[in-house]
Amino acid sequence: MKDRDVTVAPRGVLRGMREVPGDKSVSHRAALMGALSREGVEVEGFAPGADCASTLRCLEALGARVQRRGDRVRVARGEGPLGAAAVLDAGNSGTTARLLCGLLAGQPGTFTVIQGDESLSRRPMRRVVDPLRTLGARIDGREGGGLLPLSVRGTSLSGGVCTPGAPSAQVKSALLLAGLSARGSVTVAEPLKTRDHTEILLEHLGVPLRREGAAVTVYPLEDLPGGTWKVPGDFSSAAFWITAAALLPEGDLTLPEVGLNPTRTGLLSALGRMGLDYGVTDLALSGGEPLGTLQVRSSSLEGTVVDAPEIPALVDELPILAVAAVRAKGVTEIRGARELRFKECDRIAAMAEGLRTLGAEVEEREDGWILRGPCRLRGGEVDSFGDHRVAMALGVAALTAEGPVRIRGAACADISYPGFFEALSEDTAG
Ligand SMILES: O=C(O)C1=C[C@@H](OP(=O)(O)O)[C@@H](O)[C@H](O)C1
Ligand SMILES: C=C(OP(=O)(O)O)C(=O)O
Repeated sequence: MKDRDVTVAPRGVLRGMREVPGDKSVSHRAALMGALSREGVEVEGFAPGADCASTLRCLEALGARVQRRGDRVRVARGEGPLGAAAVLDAGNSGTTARLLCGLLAGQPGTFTVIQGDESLSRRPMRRVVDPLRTLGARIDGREGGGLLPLSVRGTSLSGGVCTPGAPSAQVKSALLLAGLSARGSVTVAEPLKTRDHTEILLEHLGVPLRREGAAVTVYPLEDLPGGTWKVPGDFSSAAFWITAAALLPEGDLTLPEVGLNPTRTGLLSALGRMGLDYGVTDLALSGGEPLGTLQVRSSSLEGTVVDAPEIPALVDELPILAVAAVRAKGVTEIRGARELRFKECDRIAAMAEGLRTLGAEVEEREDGWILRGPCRLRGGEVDSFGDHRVAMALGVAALTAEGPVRIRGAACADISYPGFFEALSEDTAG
């Protein structure tokens, strides 16, 4: 990806309609499930970003049949087993690396090496490797399997009960994918419920599953049934528009067909407490996933407290919530979010630095921030640290600033939302 800097000018008006790209988490899972299905999975609205392209490339390298026409993607295992040996490049995508680890651990006859870019090579893998090893997985790697590259020698896995110490949908999903090809059932009991797209899609495909609170059990299966559906718009991408419309004096934005899975919409709850003026219409289901039209209007926001139990449902929205917080009246405290230090960059440090450069009052804590507002933001130059969510959150902050803001390394928005910065300065009036 060629890097580029982007300058965002302030604006006061944000009206009309904005469609967001298909959900990244759902798209990864649809593709991975397709690779376990002879019949295949076909979706419309496949996420256009580089992360899901990494998943498709890895699956192709494994011998899965991948067909892509615009935003319509079909993945199938075909008649034979997955390829015997391959080097897989997960790029910048934690979801790709971790879910593939689980999927491949239980495929006897395969031997793969999973690698990634510089950022992904720093991110922790032990959280997925250790529980997979308890099922008999043969995974090795740098620092004893703690970091990429990892080697995965597919083998016959046993069933078991896994109790990850921290909530993570990636860990849970890796274990569930491994469980589909294990010799016995696999149960994952999480300390807090995380995004449940894997469970929903498996259920949608007719795969037997047991769910009890934050615990889920899958059973061995020869072949995954196929299916077709439309991927809802990505709530995590909509989050930038929701916040922008709320913060701008003349914000009134309609966002159609946005995924509204309650394990993802924690930002709406947090902003709702802060005074967000919004409504939801046209509720529907697609592929078992709830979606609807969001309407967001300019809002007077006040500070709030976000604590550990709320984090899983808004983990990727914390950078943009920090932007809302410095523009809100009063103090916002975000706690229990240390996990942000292990994303594409250290998001706690990156947002503290970016917002402070623009004049905000931000206190960095080990597990979050204390943010005081309302701060007037000034123009300036900030860094994305190569992290798509940081780049886009600072882009929204820039809309509300008193002068233009230059964002260094803004091309990383392409990881989840190609065209975001172009859209940010477009006139959506309609
Ligand atoms: O399962 C997923 O699709 C994801 C889970 C979350 O990560 P963790 O599992 O590390 O919490 C999230 O931050 C990531 O963007 C996508
Ligand atoms: C953390 C993210 O993704 P991943 O873990 O898949 O790299 C994200 O999209 O914010």
